[in-house]
Amino acid sequence: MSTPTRKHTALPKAQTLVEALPWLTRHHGRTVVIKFGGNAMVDESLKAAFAQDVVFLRHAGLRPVVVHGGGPQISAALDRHGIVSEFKAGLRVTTEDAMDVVRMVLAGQVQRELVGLLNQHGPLAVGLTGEDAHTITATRHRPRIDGELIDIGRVGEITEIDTGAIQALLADGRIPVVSSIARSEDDGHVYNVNADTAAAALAAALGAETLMVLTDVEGLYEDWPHSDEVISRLTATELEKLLPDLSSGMVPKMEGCLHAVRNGVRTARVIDGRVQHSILLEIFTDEGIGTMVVPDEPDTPGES
Ligand SMILES: Nc1ncnc2c1ncn2[C@@H]1O[C@H](COP(=O)(O)OP(=O)(O)O)[C@@H](O)[C@H]1O
Ligand SMILES: CC(=O)N[C@@H](CCC(=O)OP(=O)(O)O)C(=O)O
Repeated sequence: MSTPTRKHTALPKAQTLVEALPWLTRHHGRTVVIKFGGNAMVDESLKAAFAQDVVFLRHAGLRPVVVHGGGPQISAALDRHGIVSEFKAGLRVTTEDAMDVVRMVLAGQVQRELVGLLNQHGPLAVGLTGEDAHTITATRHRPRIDGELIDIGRVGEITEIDTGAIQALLADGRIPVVSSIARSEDDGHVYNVNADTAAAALAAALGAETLMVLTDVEGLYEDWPHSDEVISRLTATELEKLLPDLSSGMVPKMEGCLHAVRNGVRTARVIDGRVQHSILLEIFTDEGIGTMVVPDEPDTPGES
């Protein structure tokens, strides 16, 4: 006699979980560095959904590390202090006074808020800046514009990463939340570092599986601002060729992705942080959403 089978209403949910199994198996125990951009952080419900996704990854057996930005929040605070925001080569010109505000906003406001949202789900998140335990060390960055080296103040170029504190937190099951401020190797003070650059350097130094950069566009547009055709996948060499034509905020993002995949990170992705649960969507969509950068294919035997 055959056993009657009951129709369980929760079956689609079980199927959804099972669909995620290959991704979760592949990523189990792996480190994922997630950069949350300031422009994607302006909506309360998006921030709460971001925290849920990160905690989900942690409970699913991954080791997420969050690096956050805060460009718009810094600009608003500088404005309140009567300091005009100016960007050169995509980086904020940071005077000594502005540096105090940058540090206050990133470490005292944005980071605290993210730590609070993550910790609504348990004692998981611990905030730190690159200053802590020498996590990020930098020297004064002088970008070149039209062939000339220019001074943009207290903006740092990363010279060294010490992953000790982050590794200890990960080993303890915590979620590190890192603000992009570096200790200075030139003097006793600190430097302002672009958060995409910091996330990429940390991903490489941690030997992360994936770098996910959440921003306020769908990905890398092929012909921005004239079309909204997103490049879904490109290799390191293909990206390198595109870099000179990129503008504004995309420059540090894509340079960061290139650095990551050239230094051991398996994939670097730019995804739309304005979409609710964009991190989980990455898991449940085979091809992923946004733009994925992969290392160059190793030479096939017989090919030059
Ligand atoms: N090729 C491109 N594709 C997509 N966005 C681009 C491109 N070139 C420049 N951008 C600009 O880069 C911005 C994202 O960088 P940014 O403002 O620094 O974001 P975040 O705060 O997330 O770091 C987009 O909103 C867009 O205006
Ligand atoms: C040197 C430099 O430009 N630092 C950035 C740091 C914050 C950041 O990168 O925030 P987003 O990721 O939101 O752009 C700044 O001062 O705006």
